Amino acid sequence: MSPGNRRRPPTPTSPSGGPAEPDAYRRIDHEDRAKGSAASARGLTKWYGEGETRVVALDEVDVEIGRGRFTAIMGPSGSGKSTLMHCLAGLDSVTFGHSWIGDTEITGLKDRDLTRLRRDRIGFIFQAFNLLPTLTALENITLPMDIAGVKPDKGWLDTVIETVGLRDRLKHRPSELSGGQQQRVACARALASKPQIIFGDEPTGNLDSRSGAEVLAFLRSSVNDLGQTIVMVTHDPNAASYADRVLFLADGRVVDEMLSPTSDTVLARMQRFARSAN
Ligand SMILES: Nc1ncnc2c1ncn2[C@@H]1O[C@H](COP(=O)(O)OP(=O)(O)OP(=O)(O)O)[C@@H](O)[C@H]1O
Repeated sequence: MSPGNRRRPPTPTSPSGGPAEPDAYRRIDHEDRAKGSAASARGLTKWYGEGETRVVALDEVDVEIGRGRFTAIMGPSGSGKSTLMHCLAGLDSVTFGHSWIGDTEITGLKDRDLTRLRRDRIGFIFQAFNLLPTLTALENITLPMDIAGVKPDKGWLDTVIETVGLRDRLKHRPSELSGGQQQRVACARALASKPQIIFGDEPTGNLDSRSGAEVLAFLRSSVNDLGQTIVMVTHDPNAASYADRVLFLADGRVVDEMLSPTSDTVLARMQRFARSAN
């Protein structure tokens, strides 16, 4: 049976408990960001479909994402990488289990509170840059805050723009920028509101290797220099080598992890998994 298509009978586990107090996260001391987990999950389970066609995309995953760390999620196609990211980020509902952003349990939050939590505390970078073509680079960077009616912190914005290395391109529209520059604008947009955590789903998947390296170097420096927490789904051992830690998924479970990865060690581990799956 192919990965992710395993079926199993319903378990008696109950869905997540009651919703966390909606405004609880506002009271979390931001000094605390240096400690504990930026995101975590316990028994995270995601089924798609029902009965005979049920797909178990995540199978009781326990995970901790360290603050101020760059974590890569790897695994074969269909192993559940995107589903894990989406469930951790509150973009998708879970079937069973619990997940937290910082100290706030997001499983069980009402839609409105979840939307606000995503807006206030999470940044996203997707494979498609998702920039608005009629806006300049700077306008794209500040758009989410403009929509939320939040005034950007000028000092922070300046730091992000410096780190992203696009100061001389801020008045350009996306069509006047290279793919790598567009993705760096998308990275700056994700960072601008000081999110507690950034989730990237194959952020370099659409880029040539040089542009991909630019974006990865930027993500790395945002962790080193700005203390950002990043979780990135990738297929690419070289991209994973920019991370502090790699989580390996197979069949909807975390099956291994690696600290201080290099392209060669990640590739060797992936090859070993592929051999043992055959
Ligand atoms: N909306 C959906 N409906 C039904 N099944 C789904 C849905 N989304 C994902 N799946 C299934 O869940 C499993 C995990 O999918 P997921 O996209 O998380 O894997 P992945 O590791 O990110 O794969 P890839 O590397 O190919 O993007 C797969 O078997 C997939 O077919």
